[in-house]
Amino acid sequence: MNNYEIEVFISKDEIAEKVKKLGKIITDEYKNTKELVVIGLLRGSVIFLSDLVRELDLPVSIDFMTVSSYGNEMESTREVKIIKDLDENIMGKDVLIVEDILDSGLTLKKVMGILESRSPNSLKLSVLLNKTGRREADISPDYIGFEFEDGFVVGYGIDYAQKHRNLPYIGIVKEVK
Ligand SMILES: O=P(O)(O)OC[C@H]1O[C@H](OP(=O)(O)OP(=O)(O)O)[C@H](O)[C@@H]1O
Ligand SMILES: Nc1nc2[nH]cnc2c(=O)[nH]1
Ligand SMILES: [Mg+2]
Repeated sequence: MNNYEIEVFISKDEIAEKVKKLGKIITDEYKNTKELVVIGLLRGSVIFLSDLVRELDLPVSIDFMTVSSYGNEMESTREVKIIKDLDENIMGKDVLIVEDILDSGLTLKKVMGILESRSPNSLKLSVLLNKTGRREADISPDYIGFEFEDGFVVGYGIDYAQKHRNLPYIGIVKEVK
């Protein structure tokens, strides 16, 4: 897309309010856990993860995996590449994946399959955005920030061709003809 503009879709304040709420719910659910391992998928999840973990009143450790499937396009390449694995072993641990957006589901299907095979004590999924309109893999997040059907979003960690990750709000990309 050569010319486009970005319309505000979810404001900075709405995001902050939702992240606080999710933080309370997750804190409550894991209150008896010795250590919660929060796993972020680089790069899209970094901003959501860094805000969410500060709303968790729990002993937390953080680890990252780098996966990429979109390249610079708006459609998934369908090839989910694991570029960097976790640094720590998750066997027997309570693990929460924190992800920016669930769209086709191909990324999370691959990642959850890999993590499940390492025998964590529990594995749950928190997504800020659940985009339902082009789902291909059956993934049911345990914690969801916002749900919508369609539209290419950017901001709050999410890029279009590596740009716009630093927008403080979530915007929708609109083509300008
Ligand atoms: O459900 P899916 O259709 O698989 O799409 C979701 C994934 O796509 C984006 O990552 P991307 O591959 O663009 O890499 P990034 O996290 O570095 O932006 C986003 O951050 C999710 O990880
Ligand atoms: N920027 C962006 N990346 C995505 N990756 C998967 N879905 C999306 C989306 O709606 N926007
Ligand atoms: Mg990603």
